[in-house]
Amino acid sequence: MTIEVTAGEPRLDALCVLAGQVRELMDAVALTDVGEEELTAVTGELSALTGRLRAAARTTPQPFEVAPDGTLRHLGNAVTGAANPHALPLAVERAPGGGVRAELVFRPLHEGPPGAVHGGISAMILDHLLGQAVAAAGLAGMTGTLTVRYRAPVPYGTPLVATAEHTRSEGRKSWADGRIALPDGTPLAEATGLFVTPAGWLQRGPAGQ
Ligand SMILES: CCCCCCCCCC(=O)SCCNC(=O)CCNC(=O)[C@H](O)C(C)(C)COP(=O)(O)OP(=O)(O)OC[C@H]1O[C@@H](n2cnc3c(N)ncnc32)[C@H](O)[C@@H]1OP(=O)(O)O
Repeated sequence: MTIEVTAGEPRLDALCVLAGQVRELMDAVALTDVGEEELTAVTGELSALTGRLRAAARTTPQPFEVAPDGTLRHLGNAVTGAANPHALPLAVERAPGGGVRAELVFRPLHEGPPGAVHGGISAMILDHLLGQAVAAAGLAGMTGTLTVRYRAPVPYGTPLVATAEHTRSEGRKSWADGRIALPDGTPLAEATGLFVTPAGWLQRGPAGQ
């Protein structure tokens, strides 16, 4: 299962490109040292651009859906959504040995403690990856509990690998383990989580189909 990072439809592709540009903007805002006058000028231009986008607006993000080729697509997702400026976006794929994996590089705007990634950001990535590991096993669910052990500061600006695998299930409850690690496998943050499949999803699936 791969969450697509492009939409495959011209308007949605354009939206994903826009979201990517907004990510660049967010990085620039987090790191800029330009003077007050320039900050005020840029704020004015951005206010005008915000108004243009709101000329035709949805009330909810791009939906969770099953694409024509059967892959899950959630362009509005906060972790994987290519149309969501908040998302890295994380491109999750099936791991060769089972489970799921994603390569990622955090950015300075993800900072929590000085020089390292905020623990809540790491937990969000792990929550999602564990959830996808459970979904990849055919048992999609909502997070019931998530426990994270922070073993070492997670750096930004350097390639990392996140992996997760479904470990067991009992009825509608499924468990998964995962970690964010250096490319050599050294774990930085490890997580275990319990996911509960809502009863309604057993009949209709998570996208309501
Ligand atoms: C599809 C693709 C997915 C892609 C990855 C997405 C990853 C992102 C995951 C998320 O971030 S989800 C958002 C965060 N989680 C939530 O918002 C969940 C909010 N809670 C709920 O919606 C419900 O409480 C929940 C679906 C988790 C459970 O409601 P149910 O009404 O189905 O549970 P029920 O009360 O029937 O209990 C069923 C079993 O689960 C257990 N359980 C329920 N909630 C639990 C919980 N929170 N912790 C531990 N166990 C829990 C409960 O004890 C019971 O165990 P037993 O069968 O052994 O008796």
